[in-house]
Amino acid sequence: TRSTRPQRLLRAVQQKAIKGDPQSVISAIDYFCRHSEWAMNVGDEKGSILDSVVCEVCPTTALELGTYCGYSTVRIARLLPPGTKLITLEFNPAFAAVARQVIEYAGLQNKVCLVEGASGDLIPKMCQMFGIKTFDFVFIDHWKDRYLPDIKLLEECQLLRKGSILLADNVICPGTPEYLEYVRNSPHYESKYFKSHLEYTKVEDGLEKSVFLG
Ligand SMILES: O=C(NC/C=C/[C@H]1OC[C@H](O)[C@@H]1O)c1cc([N+](=O)[O-])cc(O)c1O
Ligand SMILES: [Mg+2]
Repeated sequence: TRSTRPQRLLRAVQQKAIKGDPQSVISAIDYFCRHSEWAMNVGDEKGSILDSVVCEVCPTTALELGTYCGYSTVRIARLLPPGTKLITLEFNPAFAAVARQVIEYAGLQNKVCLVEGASGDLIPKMCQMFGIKTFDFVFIDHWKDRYLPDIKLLEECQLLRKGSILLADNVICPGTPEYLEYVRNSPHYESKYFKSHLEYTKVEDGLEKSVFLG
């Protein structure tokens, strides 16, 4: 049977990137998506904004919702100091299988914990599974209709603290209107929009950075 797009993306990494070199894995995926097949990675333009926020926050605990092929997982994990862990949640087993290989190819498997399952089921288990009290940083890039319910769940599970940073992809395209309305109007968040473009295109999109105020 025909290979899947994530499998072809992984093959491009294995053929073009240097094992153990995260930047070459990132570049190989961006090249594949620009010149062979578009894929829903956060991409290089929004990825640079992601990098700058991660460097500013210097998180000791970080969570990613929606791993897909592991592109943003590699972007985040490559910036984390030793001893810190990025937990990434992925619902789709086929995506998770590819992501594990991409993360390993980048040599970042010791900084990443990929958990397969639905974010709505896994978020309440973060404390018991990892002993995590609160997350310093959360990158949100999974199903767009799950953004709002899942941050409300993070609040309910007391997994956010004063100063926790949420960074959400695709707030314009495909769009997350209910999420945007909530973080921009809630007294519990201070929100800021970073205008950019949908990965590998000229279509407008952007990232919303929201600080939890407690
Ligand atoms: O659906 C998107 N992301 C959510 C991914 C959903 C699927 O991957 C993770 C989840 O388990 C599900 O199987 C998306 C879609 C577009 N797009 O242009 O359609 C662009 C993006 O950056 C996106 O993150
Ligand atoms: Mg996205």
